[in-house]
Amino acid sequence: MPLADFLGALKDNPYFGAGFGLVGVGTALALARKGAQVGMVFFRRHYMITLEVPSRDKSYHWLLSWITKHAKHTQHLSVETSYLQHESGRVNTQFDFHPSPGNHIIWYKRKWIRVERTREKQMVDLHTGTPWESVTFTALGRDRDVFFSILREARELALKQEEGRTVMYTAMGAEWRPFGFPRRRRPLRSVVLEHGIAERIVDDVKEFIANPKWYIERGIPYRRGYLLYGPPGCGKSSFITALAGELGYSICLMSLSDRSLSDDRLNHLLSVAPQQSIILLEDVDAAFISRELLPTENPLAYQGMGRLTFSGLLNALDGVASSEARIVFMTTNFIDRLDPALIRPGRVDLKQYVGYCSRWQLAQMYGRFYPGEPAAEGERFAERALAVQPELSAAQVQGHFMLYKMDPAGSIENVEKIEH
Ligand SMILES: Nc1ncnc2c1ncn2[C@@H]1O[C@H](COP(=O)(O)OP(=O)(O)OP(=O)(O)O)[C@@H](O)[C@H]1O
Repeated sequence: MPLADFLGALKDNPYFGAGFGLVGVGTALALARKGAQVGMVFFRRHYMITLEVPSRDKSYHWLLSWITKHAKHTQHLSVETSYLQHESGRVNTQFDFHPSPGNHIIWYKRKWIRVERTREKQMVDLHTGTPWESVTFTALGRDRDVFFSILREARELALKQEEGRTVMYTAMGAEWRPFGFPRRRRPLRSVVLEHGIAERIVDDVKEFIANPKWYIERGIPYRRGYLLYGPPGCGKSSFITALAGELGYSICLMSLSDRSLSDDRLNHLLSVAPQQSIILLEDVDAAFISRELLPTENPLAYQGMGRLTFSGLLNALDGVASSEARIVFMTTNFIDRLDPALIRPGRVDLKQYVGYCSRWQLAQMYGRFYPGEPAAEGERFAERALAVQPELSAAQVQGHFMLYKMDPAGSIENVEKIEH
């Protein structure tokens, strides 16, 4: 019997007919489900808009804070603990709540937005050891503006939270990560350099930032290099930190003697440094010494301590260019140990010696530390201090004042006790 006839006969059979009826309902249900799925896909594709933000994206943490602010009624939170350091050195612990993994619904600009935070169990960020995460925003409609608006708000919120602080970044693998306690901005006037030096550098940097057109019109890469050199403890790093605060910039701190630093990595890091940041290469002399000082003519000997080569460093510095103002600061205690190629104009445009305290500086420091004291006392301190030790670093002087916090006269009487 042909198969069709056989099925027909079964259908007419009173025992099997009902079964066929059920099969019919089952098929109809399956079809309806399939139809609904297709309909859903169609609906999602045409009437819903989604935005996925992975945790490696810069905006990820901003968005978490934004979600916390807007998902006020969510009861599923996770905590992130951070520390905040005051100028006095006191550390405050701060707890930030973030939406926990799962779904959250937010009412925003007359739209319901579903936010899904997902955490990968299998995949871990090798640099931080934290699991990969992402947040996905889903909204009805096709209007992308809602996402732009969320991103903009999240960024503004983050900037507001950073206001008054200087963010320090350090290189982790192929990217920059904020590290340490967020620092309260150090006021420029708290770093006392020799008369006119701070103004010279601040004016130069500000002028540079304000004139991108000048560089573009001349086809000159929009970057500027600075070298501060001089004995330890005279304020090179403190000044750069205060300058970053003055400009509202962050600092990307990098050690060239890091053994894991290769030419490619340095090149990459310099090109992906966060916007509005100063790249600070401290103690550049520690990584490379001048070819002229090497005992051998073998060029292979002129390698850095790690996998970074000198030519790799020069290339990376030359390659630093972007539409953003790119500011590189280098510091050293030994300028004569640096290869002239490293500090030629174009790589270093402004060199500044930051040396031991002058008489003027000492009097200024005294006045800042003991604001109620007459100016003549500052002069007296400066004169006596220089008579005892002509080469005093600001760090030594500051340390001395700290011992006589409440005793300005004592700091003058005991000037010979300033620590070497
Ligand atoms: N000119 C200055 N005015 C006020 N404080 C200063 C000054 N110079 C140094 N200090 C204080 O001394 C300490 C060390 O200073 P800093 O690290 O800036 O010196 P540096 O020149 O960068 O030293 P190094 O060459 O060892 O890196 C800081 O705590 C800083 O507050």
